[in-house]
Amino acid sequence: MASFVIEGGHRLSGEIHPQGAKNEVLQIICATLLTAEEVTVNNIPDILDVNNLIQLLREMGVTVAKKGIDSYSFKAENVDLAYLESDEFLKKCSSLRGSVMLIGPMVARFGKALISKPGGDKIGRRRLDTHFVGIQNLGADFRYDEERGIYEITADRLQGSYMLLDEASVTGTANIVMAAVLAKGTTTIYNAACEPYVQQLCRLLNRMGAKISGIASNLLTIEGVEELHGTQHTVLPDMIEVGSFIGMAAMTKSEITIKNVSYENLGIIPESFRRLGIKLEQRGDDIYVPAQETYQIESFIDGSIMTIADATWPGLTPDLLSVMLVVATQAKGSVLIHQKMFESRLFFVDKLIDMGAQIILCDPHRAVVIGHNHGFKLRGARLTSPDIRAGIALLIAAMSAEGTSTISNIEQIDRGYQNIEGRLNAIGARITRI
Ligand SMILES: CC(=O)N[C@H]1[C@@H](OP(=O)(O)OP(=O)(O)OC[C@H]2O[C@@H](n3ccc(=O)[nH]c3=O)[C@H](O)[C@@H]2O)O[C@H](CO)[C@@H](O)[C@@H]1O
Ligand SMILES: C=C(OP(=O)(O)O)C(=O)O
Repeated sequence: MASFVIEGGHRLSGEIHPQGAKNEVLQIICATLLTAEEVTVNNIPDILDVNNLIQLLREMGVTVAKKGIDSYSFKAENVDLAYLESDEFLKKCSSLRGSVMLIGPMVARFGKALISKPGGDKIGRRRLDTHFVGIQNLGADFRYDEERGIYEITADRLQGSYMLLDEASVTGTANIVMAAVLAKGTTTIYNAACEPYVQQLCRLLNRMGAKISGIASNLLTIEGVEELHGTQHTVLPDMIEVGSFIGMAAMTKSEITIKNVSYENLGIIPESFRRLGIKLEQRGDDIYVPAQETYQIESFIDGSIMTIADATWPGLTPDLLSVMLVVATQAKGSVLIHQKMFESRLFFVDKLIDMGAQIILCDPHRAVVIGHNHGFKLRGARLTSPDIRAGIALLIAAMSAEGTSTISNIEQIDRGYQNIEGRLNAIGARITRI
């Protein structure tokens, strides 16, 4: 298990480029299974979750070629269906949340998919009902093999249908869309998730020959087609990384420019940081964050304490609440952070309390943060990263703290952030990997 040693108290300065979006690329790579032709994908981040998924596709028989520093082509001409039944394949799926999105393309194109319980962050219950019910609505049979702990989904030819999802699941919507594009007839998905990740997937599929309308809304209509073709796709910048950098700049009183952020696809993220009092400017497609000695959390118009809560898109993504919580510890004022979607994502606040932050964990979903207004610095500490976003939040805390901190289990951070210490050290951080 690797660790980061972080010398706190150094300001950052300069430009930083966000990587390609992890949660988009996981969908896009799975979608390449829907055609026997070549699909080239650009701006792929070099991170653990993505590299593991690419390797999984290789082992499934997909021809994967590295075309450039961040470009790969995928040609799923000969997929080894027998390998998909092997314990080795199933074990690998279980360490990767993104693997759940192999189901839709596999059932649609090959009539069969097997999958073990997918991995990913341990941040509370993460049910898959929406995925399975949706694919069942398209006519697939679904069986859970309790002994092997695997799901087996089979279908002859999927049949389009109307469905109202019980929740706007991001990966669930992606899975159902990927299954429906090759189904017979028309599928309508109401209460579909519409994060930029899903929008980008739908745009890719349309370029491959699919007929999807309603993109960016929660009502998708998909007219099934006989087959899909090869194309090219460029992944958007990672909006969670962009938000993480905004928070990092504020906490360390740094002046930075985040380059080529695809501002129009950031939704409510910039405004949510502004509500914490952080100044930021859109400059073309960059975000400029000036050095700020202090930032004051807004109140609601009636004067009551601000709540920052997650919601399905176009609401605030839950993946940035851990960062916003950390940033609030040095703000002027108080805020209630309400993580509605996940049950175990706020427990890392205990570590921040050890570092000197003033936080009351009200229950597993809600924490009140009383900011220090930079009057009292967090203390360096020995920390461990419980999940990817708590990991980056703790890194931000350590970068702003007095003294040296150690964060262990940084594989969690590596799942989603490319060469994070190299990129941050280039603009002034002092982070060593040991
Ligand atoms: C690989 C990937 O893309 N992971 C993202 C994806 O996970 P994933 O697709 O697994 O998450 P889901 O959208 O299915 O749901 C996330 C959680 O929110 C709950 N829920 C969801 C929708 C809803 O309307 N109400 C509700 O309560 C679910 O029960 C679940 O506990 O979306 C999550 C929610 O944005 C993000 O945190 C993850 O980073
Ligand atoms: C929860 C996340 O990832 P995953 O869904 O892959 O666990 C995340 O990206 O914040």
